[in-house]
Amino acid sequence: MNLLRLIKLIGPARIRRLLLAAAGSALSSTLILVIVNAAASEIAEQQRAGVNFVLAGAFLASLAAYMATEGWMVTQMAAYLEEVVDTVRMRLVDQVRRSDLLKLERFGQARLFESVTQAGQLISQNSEFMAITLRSVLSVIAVLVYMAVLSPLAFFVISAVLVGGAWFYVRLSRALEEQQVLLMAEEEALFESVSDLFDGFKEQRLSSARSDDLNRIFVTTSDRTMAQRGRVHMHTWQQFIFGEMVFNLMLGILVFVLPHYSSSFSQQMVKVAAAVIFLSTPIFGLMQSLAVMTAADGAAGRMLNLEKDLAALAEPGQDAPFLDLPADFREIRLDGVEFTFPAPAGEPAFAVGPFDLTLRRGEVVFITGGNGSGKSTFIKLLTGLYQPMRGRLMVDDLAIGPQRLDPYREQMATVFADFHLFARLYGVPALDTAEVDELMRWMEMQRVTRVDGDRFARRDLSAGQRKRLGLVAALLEHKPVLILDEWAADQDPHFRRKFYREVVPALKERGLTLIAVTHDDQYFDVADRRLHMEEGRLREVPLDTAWHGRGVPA
Ligand SMILES: Nc1ncnc2c1ncn2[C@@H]1O[C@H](COP(=O)(O)OP(=O)(O)OP(=O)(O)O)[C@@H](O)[C@H]1O
Repeated sequence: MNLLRLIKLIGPARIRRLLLAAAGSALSSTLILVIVNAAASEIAEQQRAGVNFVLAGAFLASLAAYMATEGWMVTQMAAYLEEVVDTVRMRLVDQVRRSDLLKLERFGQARLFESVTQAGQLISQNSEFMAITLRSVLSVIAVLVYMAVLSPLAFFVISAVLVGGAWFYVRLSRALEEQQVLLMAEEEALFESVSDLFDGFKEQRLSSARSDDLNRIFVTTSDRTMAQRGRVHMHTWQQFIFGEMVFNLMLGILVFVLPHYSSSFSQQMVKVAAAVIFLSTPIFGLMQSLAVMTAADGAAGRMLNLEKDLAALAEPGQDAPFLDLPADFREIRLDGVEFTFPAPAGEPAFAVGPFDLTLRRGEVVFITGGNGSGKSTFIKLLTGLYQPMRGRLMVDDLAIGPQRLDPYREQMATVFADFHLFARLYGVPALDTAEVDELMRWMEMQRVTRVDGDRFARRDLSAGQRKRLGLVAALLEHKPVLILDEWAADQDPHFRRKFYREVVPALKERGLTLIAVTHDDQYFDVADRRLHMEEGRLREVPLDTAWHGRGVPA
């Protein structure tokens, strides 16, 4: 069971304490039954006229012990599990942080997201049920021991009915699980059509045919989900009713069958019947918590298995100590760098390179090329985010192996084509407010938003404005190399001009090495060099070569 794997992480000492508390709770609740039975038989046999204060005192003491141990166990179990879930979640996030980009891209986000957010939540929310399960199992054992003392015959018969009932109950649970899996698939399809509606709201509003089609799919999916949910309800109730039936069956056996097989049983019948009724609390508790825990068990499995799968995404050589790079390096060189995307069998794979190229410090280099020619792939190789399959990256005379990869990446600030505007200015420890204000004014963003502490006050901005904030954040990093992927594509003509005629020259003036992917041929003269990409190959072209966005420059 996955939950047991998770609980093991709590540690042996804490597990021992939890088991002790659960045993205390189960024992004290069984003592309540024993005391009530003893007091009841005293009254039935008219041995005492008044209250038996010893039994009443023992009753109150057991009640207090039960409340104390149960309360402690449930809260501690919740706290320990919260800690364990938190630890696993932190380990997952840490593994993601240090993953290889290409492997992570292929792995996809959905599983990561679910495990880091929802799965952990599901386990935390159900922690009290795990405590209830533990206590219930021990309570059932304690009551059965008490029953064995009262009547060995009743003990064997009731135990046999319980074992048979549990076996059949587990089979019903499996059937229920299968139905729940089918329900999840239906709900996913329903979710997809709802998100289609929200994400494509504008498009469906503009076309009644599209809107009707979308609605038709939604109605069909919704009907199927409703029918499947009905089947899940039916199985849930079958299971519940079966549980009740087993209970009533046990009472029936006690009253109608056992007296015929043992003459002495009749004297103990009332006490045994009370014990069976008393069993209902832990057994129904178990039934209820097992139903909930199936989902929590699945969530624990997903979290723990993800850890193993993420280990395969790790970038090699991350554990070795880093080797520094000289702060005053003169050039970055690509020596025969080649890279091919993995492709399914029979499918053509996209390959880039070999790249043999030197980028000198302080240069402004523009990279041009058609859609899909490999510019972004080249940028990922240049930034060390993709690893060359052949050839190597060099900084001056130093090869960038695994131990220099992180220090190498540290040299670069980027605004990718699909860049993410972070909620905070992460990685900029001491913000110079004068510099921030100056950059915001330079990007003409001072009237749109401001930097509040270490975050932009607003992020609900247009694509061009977000890119400007991305550039502010990149410049605040003070890295020697700035890489921009189609940064100016979202800018209006005024700011595009300002970017090429004012910002780029000023950045060059500051000594920054600027590598920019661009299609803006009227500003090519701003660059020191221009490299053109075609079908994964780069070649240097003169700056005055015209290019109109298609094919080889003329
Ligand atoms: N993660 C990936 N897995 C497989 N193939 C990929 C992946 N990313 C890109 N490709 C393929 O690599 C090729 C080049 O993509 P790339 O994004 O480098 O082009 P680009 O020149 O930047 O294009 P654009 O100007 O449209 O942004 C494309 O044919 C694309 O299908």
